[in-house]
Amino acid sequence: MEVYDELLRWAQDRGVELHGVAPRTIPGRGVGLIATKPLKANELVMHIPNSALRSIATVRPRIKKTLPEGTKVHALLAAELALDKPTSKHAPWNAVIPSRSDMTSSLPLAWPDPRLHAYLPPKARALLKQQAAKFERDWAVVAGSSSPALGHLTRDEYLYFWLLVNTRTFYHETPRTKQRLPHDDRMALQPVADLFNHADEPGCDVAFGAPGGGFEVTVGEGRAFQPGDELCICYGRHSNDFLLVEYGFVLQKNRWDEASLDDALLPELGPEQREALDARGFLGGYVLDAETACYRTQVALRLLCARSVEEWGALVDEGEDGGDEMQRKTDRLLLKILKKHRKTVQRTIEELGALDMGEQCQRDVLVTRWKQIQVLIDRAIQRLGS
Ligand SMILES: C[S@@+](CC[C@H](N)C(=O)[O-])C[C@H]1O[C@@H](n2cnc3c(N)ncnc32)[C@H](O)[C@@H]1O
Repeated sequence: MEVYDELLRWAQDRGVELHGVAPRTIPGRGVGLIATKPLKANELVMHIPNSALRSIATVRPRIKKTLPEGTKVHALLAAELALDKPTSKHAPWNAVIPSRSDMTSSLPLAWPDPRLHAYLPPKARALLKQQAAKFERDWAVVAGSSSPALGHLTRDEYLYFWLLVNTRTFYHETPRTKQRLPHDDRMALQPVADLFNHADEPGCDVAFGAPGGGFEVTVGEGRAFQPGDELCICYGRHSNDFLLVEYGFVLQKNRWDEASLDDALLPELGPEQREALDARGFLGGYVLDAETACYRTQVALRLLCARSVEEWGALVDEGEDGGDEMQRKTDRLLLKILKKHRKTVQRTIEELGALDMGEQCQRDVLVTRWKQIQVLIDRAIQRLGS
């Protein structure tokens, strides 16, 4: 961990304060931050001054000048990282960031064999499509730049830095960024604080607006840590489909997890039913979580159970659920649909087992993800069948 000692010295020279936390290798998660002393609720574990952030304000003017007005902060930060020299003032951070092969192994957008994308669950595929569109937008700007240095970058090189920014930035919420930037582009990198791994229940809270600027990380309300415990923050209330696409991992236990039911439900609908759902804004977006199928799913199921589109329309307009008899009918139908869907999921898992494209770790994460979806389906089948 010598490179991390060097990183901490470098960060401390820039005013970063660490209180009772230190980096350690955490199996299956790269490096994370662990407690080095007992820590109690609300205790300050990290203070980061503004001067230790890499944000739009620290991107070299030369880079900003060569890229058009309105270029996303994400694109600018990625260009800045790509042009960092080995002797740069950020060398201690460059020495610890994940390698290109770490990124291409874990992040679907960088998987060398894109045929594997077809095996992502539908929600993850949709998220990947949106992410790819954002990347292509930024790459088009950088590739079209008149700067010879940026002109030499290949798409794959730029993709690596773009994904580094994507997986390691904080939402940089200040009065200035709130006024000037859209929410998803208020990005800032912070070497050291970017070592916090994610948990669905935050162990620590991150707050911008600390005295003197910058941000602070404190132990969460009601939480406490013993030496050796890992401290995590929550990147957001994300499902495992989202975590896989945006960060390249899935949690074993994730209270925010959910599975899309679009592939199961949409094929059950006829053209008139699709049109009726679309007209009222209820076509697609059906999800199942650990407790229940969502309200949109219930609305679509009621259409499939109603005697006519008109009967269903009256229910929706009145905000009614149709009573106990309707609930029994929709539960029976959902049970049937889920049993059928379970078989499709099982076939996908078996197909993945027989596949030899991509890397083993990529096929493994896909199998893990589909099995998690199967567990959500099984729980719902059990609830509905009892
Ligand atoms: C902000 S970095 C956290 C530090 C990182 N572990 C490292 O070694 O530099 C985010 C990346 O850490 C990994 N990560 C974060 N939380 C994780 C978790 N709960 N399980 C597995 N990997 C995780 C993922 O690779 C993610 O893209």
